[in-house]
Amino acid sequence: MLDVRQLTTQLGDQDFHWEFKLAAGDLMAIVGASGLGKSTLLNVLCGLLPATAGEVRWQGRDVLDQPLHRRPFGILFQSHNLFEHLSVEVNLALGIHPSGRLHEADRERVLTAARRFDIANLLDRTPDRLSGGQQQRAALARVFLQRKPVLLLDEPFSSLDPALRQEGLNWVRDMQAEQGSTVLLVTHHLDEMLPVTDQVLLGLTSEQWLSLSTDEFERQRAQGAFQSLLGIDTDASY
Ligand SMILES: Nc1ncnc2c1ncn2[C@@H]1O[C@H](COP(=O)(O)OP(=O)(O)OP(=O)(O)O)[C@@H](O)[C@H]1O
Repeated sequence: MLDVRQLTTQLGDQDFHWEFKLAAGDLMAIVGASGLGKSTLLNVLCGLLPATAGEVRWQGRDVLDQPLHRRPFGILFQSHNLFEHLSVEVNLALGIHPSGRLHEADRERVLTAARRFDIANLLDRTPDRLSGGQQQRAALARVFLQRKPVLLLDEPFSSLDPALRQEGLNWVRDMQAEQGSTVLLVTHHLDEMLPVTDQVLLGLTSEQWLSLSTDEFERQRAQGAFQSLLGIDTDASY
């Protein structure tokens, strides 16, 4: 269980406040208007931004006092996940060891992950010679190798076309199935996500977030709720 209690931070003169629980192995979509703090939440969880108050418990243990590398989170951004001057192979190796230098057994793991994400023929290339979809697959493969139990995905497929977005989502689903990953995913394409989403975290303001099961969210939306909040976010025409 990921248990976020009265988690608070401040950026400039804007206050943020989040509170929700997410069962281990579940997928939560994070939605809401631009600027409410969806990315900020992920950044505070993984330690890229400091919390000013509150608790984040994973499997009962508070993680906010832990250094970044010990936290249970693997993070994936919309772009710039890979080191541009390093080969895909070394980028993946960094998921296993911070130096990127590997023993033979680790090398085998990198190759297995590369095959898994269908990029085994691209290991020698630098990221600038990969398509957008291939770059995100390589970045996912690195997160896969990190074996972190909770994945924080910040619009990881937004820059891709709908078919590749669906493919990216399928890779995430596979990771969930194979590693039991718990997933928090910021999206502007909620309707694409809902079939695989267990829970929705909907920003009303930066200090007020609604946490609903997907069934409850759909029930309330069918009755006309959330329209002004979601606006074009749920529009299927992109
Ligand atoms: N490091 C920072 N320092 C100061 N302000 C920041 C920082 N990061 C984000 N902000 C501000 O915090 C607010 C929330 O930003 P955030 O990126 O979390 O929003 P978001 O909900 O993810 O928006 P979007 O959907 O546009 O990506 C914005 O007003 C943004 O300008």
